[in-house]
Amino acid sequence: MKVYHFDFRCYRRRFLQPLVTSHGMWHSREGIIIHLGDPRGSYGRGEIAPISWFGSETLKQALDFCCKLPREITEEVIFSIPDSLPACQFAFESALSGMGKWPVREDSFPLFPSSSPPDAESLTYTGLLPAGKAALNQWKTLWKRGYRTFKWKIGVDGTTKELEIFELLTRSLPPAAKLRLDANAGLSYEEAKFWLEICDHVQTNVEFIEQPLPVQKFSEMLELSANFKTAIALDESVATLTQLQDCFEKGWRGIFVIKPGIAGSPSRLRQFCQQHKIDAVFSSVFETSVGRQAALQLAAELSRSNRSVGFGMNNSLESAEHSLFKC
Ligand SMILES: O=C(O)CCC(=O)c1ccccc1C(=O)O
Ligand SMILES: [Mg+2]
Repeated sequence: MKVYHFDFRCYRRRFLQPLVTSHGMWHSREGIIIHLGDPRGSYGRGEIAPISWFGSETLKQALDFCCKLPREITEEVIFSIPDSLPACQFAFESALSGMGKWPVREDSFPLFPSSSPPDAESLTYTGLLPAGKAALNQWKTLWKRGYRTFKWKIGVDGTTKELEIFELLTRSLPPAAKLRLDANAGLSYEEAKFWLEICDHVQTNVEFIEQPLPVQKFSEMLELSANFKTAIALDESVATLTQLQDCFEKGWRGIFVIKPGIAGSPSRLRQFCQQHKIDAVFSSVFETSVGRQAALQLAAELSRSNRSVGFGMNNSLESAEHSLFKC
């Protein structure tokens, strides 16, 4: 049985602009970078980047887990991390599968790579627009950088105001553009119907509305998905693999947003996606380059060719310096 030396560090980095969603404002990203090393000097790294308001464990739960682990661990330990710690499952498994793929270095705990590997070329990326009317200018900048699909947060302000902006936005977007609307569970049933109705009749290609209703309103979303042309993508409802399996069993055959960073075991996620051939859209959890690389690798394997991935906001993070500290 192989034994790995385990170590970890915390990080915290501020968003250049706070992220505004229907859940409120999000100012900084905190997480844990883990390190597994073997006696030959090979090592692998992984990232624990929880979002507890979205359905993963809290950072404190993840930290407690790391603090209680011994410094020498086996694969058995990694594959028995409980489903209640999905962000930890992702980090440890991806560190294990990345073993030996990193250059051997002297120091046992290297900092973030000075140059991160290029993002997977086989993928296309969705650009994340800021909430509110800032989106009206921002899409042009993203368009110039090559983005053709945009994601805009709704359910943040009043429906009337958002519909006004939506109208301006859809009138200015070129015909080749696609738009995703992310309500982050912030709409009422009536508002969701209203948005779907409008999207069904607008010129712009609205690819889908993401998580219009709260997680408990599964049957309503199932019904809405049957009654409108505009597709619905579940996101908060399928934050973890356990939830994803549950929604699939309950009959969801629409789009599933998958955030590998909090979904849980990547090997079980891969198996589920391949077995059921689900329509998956992969998305970031605003992780650092460590988690991003592992998540994009899964996305490249499992995305359908017509679905761009939601990893568009990397440059809104203060990315140059994110120090690691003992926690
Ligand atoms: O990185 C991206 O472009 C999209 C990621 C995104 O929107 C998101 C990131 C973290 C938490 C929740 C969400 C969401 O989709 O609601
Ligand atoms: Mg979402």
